[in-house]
Amino acid sequence: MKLNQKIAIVTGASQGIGLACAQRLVREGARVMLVDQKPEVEQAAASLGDAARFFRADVGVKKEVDAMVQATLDAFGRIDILVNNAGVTHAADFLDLEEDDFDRVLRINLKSMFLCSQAAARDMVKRGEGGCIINMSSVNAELTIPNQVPYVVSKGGVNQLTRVASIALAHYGIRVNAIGPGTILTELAKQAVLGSPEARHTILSRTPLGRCGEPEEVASIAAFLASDDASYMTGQTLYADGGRMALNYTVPVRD
Ligand SMILES: NC(=O)C1=CN([C@@H]2O[C@H](COP(=O)(O)OP(=O)(O)OC[C@H]3O[C@@H](n4cnc5c(N)ncnc54)[C@H](OP(=O)(O)O)[C@@H]3O)[C@@H](O)[C@H]2O)C=CC1
Ligand SMILES: C[C@H](O)[C@@H]1OC(=O)[C@H](O)[C@@H]1O
Repeated sequence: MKLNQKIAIVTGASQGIGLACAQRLVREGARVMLVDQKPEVEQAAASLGDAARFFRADVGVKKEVDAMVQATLDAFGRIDILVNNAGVTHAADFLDLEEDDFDRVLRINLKSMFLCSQAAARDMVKRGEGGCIINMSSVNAELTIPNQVPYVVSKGGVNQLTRVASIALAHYGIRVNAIGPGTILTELAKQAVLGSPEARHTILSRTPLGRCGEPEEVASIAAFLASDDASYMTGQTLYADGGRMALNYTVPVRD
């Protein structure tokens, strides 16, 4: 139990990677505030028992982020760990992409992580006992999907936000790292890139381990980064993508 009595916030925690992170942090002894914009977050928290609470918020809105932090302090008295996980995508060709769709993805995927990090870090600094922030980036911070412009742009920004926040907060003992998953079997990926056998084949043909990842395989990295086992790590993005996709190289797909 590496996180005994630590208090964590996990955003986008109703499902997918966020729920897997909340489940793993609870297993490691943490108490967790599950945050999501939709009502299913209540059921997700209930499934984790007394170690979990829930709060509904759009994490791209400062007023709601501030309320989320206050609700966590009211419920648990402190914040030790923040997992910035909430994210969305929007598919459109570059020439057709609407400004509002670009703005929405950047607000949710990038600005939210700044807002949540700033609000949580202010409490951590006040308490003077350090803390840990984990941002959910993506392999697409470095690779690209042509019809997912705001998504790949937002994830590149997440890597830089991770670096700049790690420098700004190091003095206070607050570590800031990111995780860059590859294609993980969740609703987001099923809608965005696994919608057809051809799309799945394309992704697997450039994934040396030959399979998509499971949310739990990302959650285990979050548990590591949140623990003292990562006490000398900050400003880093750890990729869990089944192997780095090499140009002009494919692997036999094992169906
Ligand atoms: N799955 C994958 O292949 C990969 C995912 N990632 C990243 O991992 C993170 C989680 O992805 P994944 O679990 O797949 O996604 P899911 O869509 O399965 O889960 C994301 C959750 O976040 C919620 N959410 C969306 N917008 C907001 C908001 N403004 N405020 C609060 N909650 C919100 C979603 O609600 P709603 O359903 O209403 O949108 C949903 O419950 C994302 O940041 C994603 O970019 C990175 C690499 C790979
Ligand atoms: C939405 C993306 O397409 C999805 O999330 C990621 O970052 C993965 O690379 C998947 O492609």
